[in-house]
Amino acid sequence: MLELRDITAGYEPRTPVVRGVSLTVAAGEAVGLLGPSGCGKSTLARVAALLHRPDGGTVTLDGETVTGWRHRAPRRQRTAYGVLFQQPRLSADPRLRLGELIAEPLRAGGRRAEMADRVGELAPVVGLTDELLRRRPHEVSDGQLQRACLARALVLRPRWLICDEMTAMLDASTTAALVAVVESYRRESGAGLLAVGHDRTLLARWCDRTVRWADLTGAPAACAEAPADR
Ligand SMILES: Nc1ncnc2c1ncn2[C@@H]1O[C@H](COP(=O)(O)OP(=O)(O)OP(=O)(O)O)[C@@H](O)[C@H]1O
Repeated sequence: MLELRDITAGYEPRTPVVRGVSLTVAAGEAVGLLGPSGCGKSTLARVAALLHRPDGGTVTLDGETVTGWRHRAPRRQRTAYGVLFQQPRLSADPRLRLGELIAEPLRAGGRRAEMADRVGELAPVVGLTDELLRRRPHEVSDGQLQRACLARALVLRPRWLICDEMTAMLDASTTAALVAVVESYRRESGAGLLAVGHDRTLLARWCDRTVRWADLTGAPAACAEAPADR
């Protein structure tokens, strides 16, 4: 279970962007988080992925209360997650070839011997050819780079996936392909998913349930009344 309880978080202590939000994702469950731009969904997702330390509240991961975020989180907690963001270029080291990018979490964990096999397994799953694996980020499209980022998110076989608008920059067919990869991984692994987005139809199709930001927060009117997200 991934449990966020009474989370307050933001970038300046006196003006938090997330205030007192609670959200639980059961093991193996897929939960969509729907809400208008700028309300704090990504911030909450980053707290859930242990990438942003909250100012208040608790995160419990598989029964263990989280006490450290980012590099201070124990390795077993960090590696429990696969995380995917909206803009692959912001999370991809431009110096790495796509094959190296996918293998990076294994390399960082000292598991070099597994790198070639695991990249060889995942590349066809996400639709990357050997030729694309040899290119660097500036030599591929956003969709191709996001395919590599998805493979990187899956490379350690995470128990939890946090997908923050992972398809927002993609066309319909790439979106369908990447969602299918995530669904198939979840079917075979039983991983839980928190998917953040604006697209109610996609989240409804993809997730077991969808929660609206306004329902989590009793959000201020500017957020709660955005028509596209209701
Ligand atoms: N690194 C940062 N430093 C300062 N403020 C930030 C930072 N990141 C986000 N914010 C602000 O925090 C608020 C919430 O941002 P967040 O990205 O969590 O919203 P969101 O709901 O995910 O939006 P979107 O749907 O547009 O991605 C916004 O007002 C944003 O400007």
